[in-house]
Amino acid sequence: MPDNYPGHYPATRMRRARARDFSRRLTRETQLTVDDLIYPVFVTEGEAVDVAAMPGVRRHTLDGLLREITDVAALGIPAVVLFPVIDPSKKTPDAAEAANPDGLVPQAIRAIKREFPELGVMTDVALDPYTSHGQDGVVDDDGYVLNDATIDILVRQTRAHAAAGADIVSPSDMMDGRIQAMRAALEADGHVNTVIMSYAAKFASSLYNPFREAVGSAANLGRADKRTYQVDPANTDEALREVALDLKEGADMVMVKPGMPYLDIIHRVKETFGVPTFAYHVSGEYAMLKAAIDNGWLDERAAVLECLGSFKRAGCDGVLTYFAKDAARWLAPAD
Ligand SMILES: NCc1[nH]cc(CCC(=O)O)c1CC(=O)O
Ligand SMILES: [Mg+2]
Repeated sequence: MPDNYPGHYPATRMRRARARDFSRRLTRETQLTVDDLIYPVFVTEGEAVDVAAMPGVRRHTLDGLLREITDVAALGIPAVVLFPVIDPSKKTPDAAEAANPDGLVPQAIRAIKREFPELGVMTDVALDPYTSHGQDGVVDDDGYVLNDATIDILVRQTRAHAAAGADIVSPSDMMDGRIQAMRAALEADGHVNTVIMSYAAKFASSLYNPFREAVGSAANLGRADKRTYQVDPANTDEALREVALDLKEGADMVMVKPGMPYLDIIHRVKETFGVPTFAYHVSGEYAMLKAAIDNGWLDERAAVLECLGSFKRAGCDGVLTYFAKDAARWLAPAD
């Protein structure tokens, strides 16, 4: 035992501080609050429909979205992130609709900002909801996603979102160099305070399937995968290089995705860079928890708060989660 060890049994009893609620509260090292939450919402051009693999999650019409946002704002959640469900007839190989300044996402941003100017509105910069092949970029004849040609469209999409009033643009595509191009475009357009939250360390995960159903890209993607651009789940140094590059290019905040299976990455990112760090508690993680909860195998409130709390312990500043509304309700001070 090292000399500086502050005593041992019976002088040290770890259970002493745990014995009463007041001292458990005093010694708690990290805490999840409503200020840590970002709520992902799906908005559709078609009918409102529930997402089968995500009980409690809907694709909202614009009207339904505003009702949903009313709840979100009342709960004090700081920000939402928008995901579009585009009419299949508008999907093309080049995802042209992604850059439409009057498309679904710009319309949704304007509608939200009109009624809730204080709420943070974040958008997903990526082409997969708009491509006929379901990839996050334009592809060559072999189906390979082309980096630089994709960036051109991402930049136009970024400009459309910022012009509509997005507070945070959040590229989830994993092309190399996109942050630099987006930052330059935002500066050129005078959007100097538009935040870039980069999906810097985004892994080629199997846990996105319910999301792909939700935005309607699953069928387009078919049996193809995203391993030529998303990071191999086996890698950790590579994830750190991705973060370093995005910060150098002008990202304000970085994200690790998925969440709980990647707490080690979150921890390394926060320790290494000390920048605002977020995690995406993704659709598959939500589906796993919900399935167990709905079977009565887990207690919802306890399990969800413990899982979300793990992000804070790992070093996150906040978390994108489909549980944000529930968590905000549970964390609200009793009145
Ligand atoms: N640009 C795509 C995108 N943006 C957010 C998610 C997943 C989010 C979730 O699973 O909840 C994905 C899916 C993917 O990369 O295939
Ligand atoms: Mg990168």
